[in-house]
Amino acid sequence: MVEPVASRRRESPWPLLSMDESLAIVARESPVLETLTCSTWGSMIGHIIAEDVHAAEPHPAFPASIKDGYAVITSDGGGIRHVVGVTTAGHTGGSIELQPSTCARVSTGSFVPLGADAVVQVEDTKLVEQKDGEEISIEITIPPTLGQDIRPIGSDIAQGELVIPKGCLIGSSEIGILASVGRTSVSVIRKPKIGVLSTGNEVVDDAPINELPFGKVRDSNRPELLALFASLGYEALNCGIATDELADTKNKLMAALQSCDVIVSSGGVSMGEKDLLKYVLEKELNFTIHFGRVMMKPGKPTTFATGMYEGRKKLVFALPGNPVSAWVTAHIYVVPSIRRMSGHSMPDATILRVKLTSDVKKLDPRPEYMRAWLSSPPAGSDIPLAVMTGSNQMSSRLTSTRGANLLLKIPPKSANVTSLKTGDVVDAMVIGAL
Ligand SMILES: Nc1nc2c(c(=O)[nH]1)N[C@H]1C(S)=C(S)[C@@H](COP(=O)(O)OP(=O)(O)OC[C@H]3O[C@@H](n4cnc5c(N)ncnc54)[C@H](O)[C@@H]3O)O[C@H]1N2
Ligand code: MOO
Repeated sequence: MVEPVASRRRESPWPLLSMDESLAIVARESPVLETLTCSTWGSMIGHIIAEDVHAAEPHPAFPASIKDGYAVITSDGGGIRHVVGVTTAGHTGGSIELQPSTCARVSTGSFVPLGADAVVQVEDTKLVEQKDGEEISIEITIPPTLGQDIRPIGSDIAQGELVIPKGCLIGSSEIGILASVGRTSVSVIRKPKIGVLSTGNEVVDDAPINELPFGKVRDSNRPELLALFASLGYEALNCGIATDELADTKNKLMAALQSCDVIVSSGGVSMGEKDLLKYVLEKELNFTIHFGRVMMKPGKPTTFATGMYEGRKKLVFALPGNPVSAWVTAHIYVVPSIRRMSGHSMPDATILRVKLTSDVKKLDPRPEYMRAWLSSPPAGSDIPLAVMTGSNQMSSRLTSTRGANLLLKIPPKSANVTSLKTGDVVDAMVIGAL
């Protein structure tokens, strides 16, 4: 039973963890998922590869010309050559064999005929004789050197070479490498499927403009979080809105747990009488709540739980409902966790040192994550600038996230430092394209 409101606690029972403690717990509780086989290029993208890929064949598989020109014998030096044949890219025959004083016309990427040991580019030749438009003989104006403009067998990729090590993120270049060595199917680490759930009787998702019922708010957290995970290459499932009823919260959570590895909810985790998430997770679903409050701004009621559901470990990030808090805590906690589960060896955001372009007049007792975007260093400096998305950084003001690609790590107030000034240097998490 949820306790009656009059006898509710007037202080949170949840210890206020430090950022470091809470992040270490999430890292510890985020397991690397199992492997699966991907057999199409599209399905491989964004996965961490789970095997070393070696080239079974050399590349190129034949001596290939680097230039459009003539395959020649170096010891012939410069001077006149008879054009005895032609090989073009894709030519499969090896029938031509050069004899002294002869040459064969070759094009970039084509097979260099037997007997030839150099290629002379067409720019270093002159036409000497032709018949009906076909070359009979040419003159080499610059004597070739041995091996000039020929890619020997295996010079790009040697047979047996490790071309993609286990643990590498598969992107477009890796797809190209796999294609070049003929691998159409590889073993990868599965990426977690993420369920996104909103909570609260006030949250609606179908009110037309100018018809929002009094006391209601439009659901912005769910579309925004779904978009965040999708933009990072994860499958994210819309799990709807749970009302502030215990049964509905439990049912929506159970439905989400059934099909997802990670649940990201927003709202219902603070001190309100309808803040049911922690109760349902702990008492109804038998999950372990690892933390329920963190010393950070925004995001103080951030809650993290794990538990077994139908034989599999599930992670639940119950984020605060305030829109900025949900977005910021998703970047700080959920993104590194799902990257870790997907096998990334460096799942955390890149940290840059940046220079403030405005004052922070009053530091908070909690470390604060302010939204900003990166700007090039001014002339004479090598530290990039951080331009804040606005002076109003309240956790309800979602427009303070617009365009942000940095989360500035503003230190907490201390006995000596109570404010920051323009030009001060702080750490910043990179959270978007630069
Ligand atoms: N007595 C206390 N009250 C509050 C505390 C506290 O320590 N003691 N902490 C405050 C902080 S910090 C935050 S953050 C919020 C978080 O509370 P909840 O996670 O329980 O979130 P809700 O109360 O459900 O909602 C907060 C706020 O956000 C709006 N909201 C919720 N969901 C959505 C959504 N999907 N889309 C858009 N907006 C949403 C909701 O309407 C509220 O305005 O608690 C403080 N209170
Ligand atoms: O910590 Mo709450 O997330 O400030 O708004």
